[in-house]
Amino acid sequence: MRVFTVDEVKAHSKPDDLFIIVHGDVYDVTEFKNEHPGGKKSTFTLTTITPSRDVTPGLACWGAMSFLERVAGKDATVQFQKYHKDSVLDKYRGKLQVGSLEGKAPPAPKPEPPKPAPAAPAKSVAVSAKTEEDATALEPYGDMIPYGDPAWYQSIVDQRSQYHSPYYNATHAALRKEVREWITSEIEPYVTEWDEARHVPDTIFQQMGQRGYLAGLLGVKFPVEFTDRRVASVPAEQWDHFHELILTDELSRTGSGGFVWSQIGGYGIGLPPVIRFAQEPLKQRILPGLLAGEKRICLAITEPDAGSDVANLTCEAKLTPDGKHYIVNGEKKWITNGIWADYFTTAVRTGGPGMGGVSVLLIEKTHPGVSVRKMDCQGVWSSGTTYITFEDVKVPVENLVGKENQGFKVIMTNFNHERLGIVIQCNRFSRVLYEESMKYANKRKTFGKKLVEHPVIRMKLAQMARQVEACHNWLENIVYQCEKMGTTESMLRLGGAIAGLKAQATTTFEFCAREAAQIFGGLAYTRGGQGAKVERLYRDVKAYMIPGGSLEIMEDLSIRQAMRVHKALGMKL
Ligand code: HEM
Repeated sequence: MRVFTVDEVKAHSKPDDLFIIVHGDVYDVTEFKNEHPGGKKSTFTLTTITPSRDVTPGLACWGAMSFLERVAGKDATVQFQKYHKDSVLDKYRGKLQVGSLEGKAPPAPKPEPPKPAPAAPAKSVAVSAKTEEDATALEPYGDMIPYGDPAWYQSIVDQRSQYHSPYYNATHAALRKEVREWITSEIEPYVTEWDEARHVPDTIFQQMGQRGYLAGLLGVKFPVEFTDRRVASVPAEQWDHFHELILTDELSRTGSGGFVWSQIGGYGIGLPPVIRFAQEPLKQRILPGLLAGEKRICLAITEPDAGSDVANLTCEAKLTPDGKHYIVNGEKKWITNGIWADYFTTAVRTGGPGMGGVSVLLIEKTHPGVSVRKMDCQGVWSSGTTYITFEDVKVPVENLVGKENQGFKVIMTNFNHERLGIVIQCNRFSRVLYEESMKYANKRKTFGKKLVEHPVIRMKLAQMARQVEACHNWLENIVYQCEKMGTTESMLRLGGAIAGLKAQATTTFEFCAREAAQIFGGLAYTRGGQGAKVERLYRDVKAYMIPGGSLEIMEDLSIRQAMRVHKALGMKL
C-alpha cells in the first residue's frame, strides 16, 4: 500500500478524483460517493437532515454538496466518527483504502490462528483454593467497558488484581479470543446485509462445522466418536458446558437473533435428542455429516394449534401393519431452519391423547410427502422460519428416537438445553444493547452535553447493566450445576430454575431493547447504520419470549416444578 503525505492527499479533492483520510488511512471515495448512504450529490438537499428536538445552531447543513465532497482531500476522522461506528471500515477497507499517511504506526499484526491450548491446566471447572485460582489468573479481554462483557473478562491492567472467577481456565480464555476474532472479521460486517437478504451464506455453517463449533454445542461431552473436527483452542477432552456458554455468547455478540438461529437455532435443539436417544445405526449414518456442517437438522414440535402446550400436538404417525414404517400426516409451524433442513426431529402422536401418546421420529427431506415453505415473521429474519406439511410420509421404524409413546421424555430432556441456549443469547443481546448504548451515549451530544452526562440516560444504563449482571451470575451458577449433575438429575432438579432464568433473561432483553431504542432515538427507528443492532434486536425480542416456553409458562413452571422437586427433598411449609 502506498504512503501519502498530507499534501498528496489534498491534490485529490475534486468530485472525479476524491480522497479522504480516516484514522490515518487514505481512502479513494470517488466512485463510492455515489452509493454512500450519507447523501448522494444528486439527492442531497436540506430536507435530508431531520432536526431532532435539539435544534441548536450547530445543526449540520452543508448545502448541495455531499458529505464526502465536503471533506475531499482532508482528514475526515472527526466527521466519520460522528456518523458511523468504526466497524463500518472493516467492510469497506479492502475496497476503498489506497494507502496510509506517512508516519502512521504500522497496523497491528494479524492475529495468529489459534493454537491448541496447552495441556495444563487440565482441571475443567471449580477452583476453590486461592493458590490454584491465582495460578489460572487470566489476561483481561475486550473493550473494558464496565459491564460490556461478562465480569471474568476484566482485570486491573497492572495484573496485580485479577477479577476472580471459580469457573474459567486458560482454555475458556483461548476460546473466547478464537471465536471473537472470527466473528469480528468474518461475520459482524455482513450481518445486517444477511438479515436483510433473509439468508446467511451456507459457507458460514460449513465453517462452524470445520472449526469444531457445531460438535461443541450439544450439551454433551465433545462427541469425538462421531467426528474428527476439533476446536483449535480447546482439547476435546477438556470441553465442558462453560465452553459451550462462551461459544454461544460470543456468537451472539453479532446482535442478530437471525444470525445465531441460522447457525444453531435448528441444530442446537434438533440434534441433542438424536445424539441422546436415537439408535446406533441411525447415529452412525447421520451424525458425521451434521457435525461437519454438511447437513442440516431442525426440531419440529410446534403446530398451528400446539405451542407451549406440547402434550396436545396432533401430527399423527401410524404404524403400518407390517410394523416397518410409520405413516406421518400433519403440520408443523414456526420451525427454525426447516427450509434448509435435511432432517426433522419431529414430535408425533403415535398413541392416545396427552403426553403418553407422543413419540419422536427423525423424518428426512428425501422422504416423499415432506413440503416446506418460508414464513414471514417480525424478527430473526435470517433464521429461516418455516411451515412444514407432512402428507403420507413413510418413515422407517429405525428412525424412532427414544421409545414409542415415550417421546415426551425425549422432549423434556431437551428443554433445559434449549432454554439455556435462549438465556445465553438473550443475555448477550441485552449486553450488546447496553454496550452499544454506552458507546453512543459517550459520543452523541444533546443540549451541549454528551448523552451520558444527562442523569436520565445514566439511569437507563444502570438499570440495563444491573439486570444483565444479575442474569449472568444466575446463568453461570446453573451452568456449573449442569456440569456437575448428570442429564437426568439436571433435568429434574434444574427445570424450574432454568424456566425462571429464561423468564428473567427474556424480560431483561425486552427492557434493554426498549431503553437502548430510547437512547438511540431516530437511529434505532431506521434500519441499518449506527442503530442497526438496536433496531434489529428490538424486532427479535418476541422470538425469544414466546417460543421455547412462553414467558407466562416459564414463570409458572419456575414455581410448580421447583415445588415438586422440593417436596421430594422434604420441603417444610
Ligand atoms: C471511507 C469512508 C466512509 C465510508 C466507508 C462510509 C460508509 C457509510 C455507510 C456504510 C453508511 C450507512 C450507515 C452505516 O452503516 O453506518 C454511511 C452513512 C453516513 N455517512 Fe458515511 N462513510 C464514509 C465517510 C463519511 C464521511 C467522511 C462523512 C461525513 C463527512 C460521512 C457521513 C455519513 C452520513 C451523514 C451518513 C448517514 C448517517 C445516518 O443516516 O444517520 N461518511 N456511511
